[in-house]
Amino acid sequence: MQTSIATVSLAGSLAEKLRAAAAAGFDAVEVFEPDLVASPLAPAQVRALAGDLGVRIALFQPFRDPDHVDPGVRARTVQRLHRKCEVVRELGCDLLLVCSSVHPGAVREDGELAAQLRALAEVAAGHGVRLAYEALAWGTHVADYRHAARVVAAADHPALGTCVDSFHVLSRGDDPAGVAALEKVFFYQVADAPALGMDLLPLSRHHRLFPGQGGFDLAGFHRAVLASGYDGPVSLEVFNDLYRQADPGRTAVDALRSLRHLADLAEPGTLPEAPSPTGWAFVEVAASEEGSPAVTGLLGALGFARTGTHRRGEVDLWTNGGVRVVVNGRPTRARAQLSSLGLQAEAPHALAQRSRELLAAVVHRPVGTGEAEIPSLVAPDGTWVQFCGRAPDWSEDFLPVPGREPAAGPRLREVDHVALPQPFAGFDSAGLFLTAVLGLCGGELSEIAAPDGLVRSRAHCSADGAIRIALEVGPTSGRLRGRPLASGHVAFRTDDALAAAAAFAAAGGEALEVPENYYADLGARFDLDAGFLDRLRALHVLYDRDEAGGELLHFFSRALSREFFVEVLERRGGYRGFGVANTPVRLAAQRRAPGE
Ligand SMILES: O=C(O)c1ccc(O)c(O)c1
Ligand SMILES: [Mg+2]
Repeated sequence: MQTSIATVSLAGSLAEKLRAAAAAGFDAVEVFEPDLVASPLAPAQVRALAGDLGVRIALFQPFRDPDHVDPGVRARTVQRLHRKCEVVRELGCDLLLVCSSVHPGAVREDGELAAQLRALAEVAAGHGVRLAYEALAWGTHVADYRHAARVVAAADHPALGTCVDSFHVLSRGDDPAGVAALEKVFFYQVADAPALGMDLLPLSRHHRLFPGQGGFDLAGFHRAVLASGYDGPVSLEVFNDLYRQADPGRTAVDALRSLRHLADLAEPGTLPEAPSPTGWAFVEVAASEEGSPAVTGLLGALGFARTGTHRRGEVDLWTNGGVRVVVNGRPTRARAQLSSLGLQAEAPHALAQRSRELLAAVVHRPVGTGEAEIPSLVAPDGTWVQFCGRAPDWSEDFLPVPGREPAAGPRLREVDHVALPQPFAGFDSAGLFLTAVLGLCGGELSEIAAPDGLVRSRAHCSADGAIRIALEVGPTSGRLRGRPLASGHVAFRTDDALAAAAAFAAAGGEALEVPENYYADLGARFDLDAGFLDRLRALHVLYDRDEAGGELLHFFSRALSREFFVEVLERRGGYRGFGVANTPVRLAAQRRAPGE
């Protein structure tokens, strides 16, 4: 697969965009006209720079509004085309993208339109340039890829073919099956988009995403394009307001990652298999010297016991039932923060090749003699993801602490999920890491009204649900008002949340206080036994019920820091959600008690 990216997908000057695309490893770029027009580099210099960087310029775009009912305008269009074809040649390429017309003077009769496009193709051919005609979803007369292909066939000129762009096909809800039957595909652009139910032009210009970040079936689309016999570049064209501001180097890495993952989804086996984590080995909390007593105090109140201490000191292992928490006291900036996720995996060392192809290098922590080498990845937010096999056993790095009896109270079963707070611009990037590199499946996006703005959250799960990682992003990058959210947390599953909450309170644990109004509403929404409701209220336990009758009981510790708190939950009757209905109440309560 030849990989390509449109310069419009990246922030910066044209030179910076080319450098970012080349550094990530793209084979080619599409040069977006406004990027060139604003650049101090002459087209020949752009060509030379691309050559030095080792990226090919595959196409120049867009040439707009090619047809017109007014002969005067048409004559101007021909002049414009001559000029732009010269630019195409100076850039060292031979392909110009032509968008279907969007103005009211567009030709609305196919025979005439074909004749006008044929005349333009003849002009282009004189320069050694080919035209790739693209149906924009909001085109005046041509908005459908099949319509564009019919007009191109009728024009019947060797220098005229089509450009298929997944956005314009799938955003309209068109059937992509016909793509496989297209005969003259000169170029293929790919973009994803969220299902926002908005007009297609603003959706296209502001909200496009890289493959896998939105809601389109791009694997099916990709297969259809390949089935047409197309073997040119696969080019990402992602107009997105956040990517326009983001570091182009990081965006380009995400972009290429998404493209390689797409190729693998379309033709499984293109990449080595995903690591398929089978469960949690541990979660690690980094705690500063001041934060450490609060973390260990919280774990103690939750019935954890310190059962191991690391051979090299400063790091302790705390266990309760099937749950292991590593508390890392080595110097850190945060008071307390989830710093590392230990996943149990069948073949951790098979991870390296796939992740390298997905531009996520495997790293190892410095280890002492006799300690387990754990292959790890660093997620975009800096969280380490460590892959623990059966042997060597990572827990043997910890020397047992003798005579420590766990506190009384119900045992915890396992880590249910973790939630990682993301920087405002990092949400989609982190999601792509979890789906492409870790092979998790992204769920529905939840948008939650919090006191200081909208919080977005999405869970990513392994096929069997053993691993669940939620990503959360707070209101805005700068938080116009209010405080940062304390949204990083680990949720432990128990068989009896009420008993766990009672034991936690008895051991001096401080649960996040839930207001009376919440319980009044709960009593109104669900037909709950009065005694049961009273127990929930007394213990600050929240409740949810799904459509199949599954129930969730859960409570939260007070936040230890803005980055860390703990949830304990019980799932009854196959409840699969995360209690999102209760999140606004939790966020408001955390605003009142934000942690240090
Ligand atoms: O929004 C646009 O105008 C535009 C331009 C060029 C494209 O390839 C495209 O898909 C959209
Ligand atoms: Mg396009």
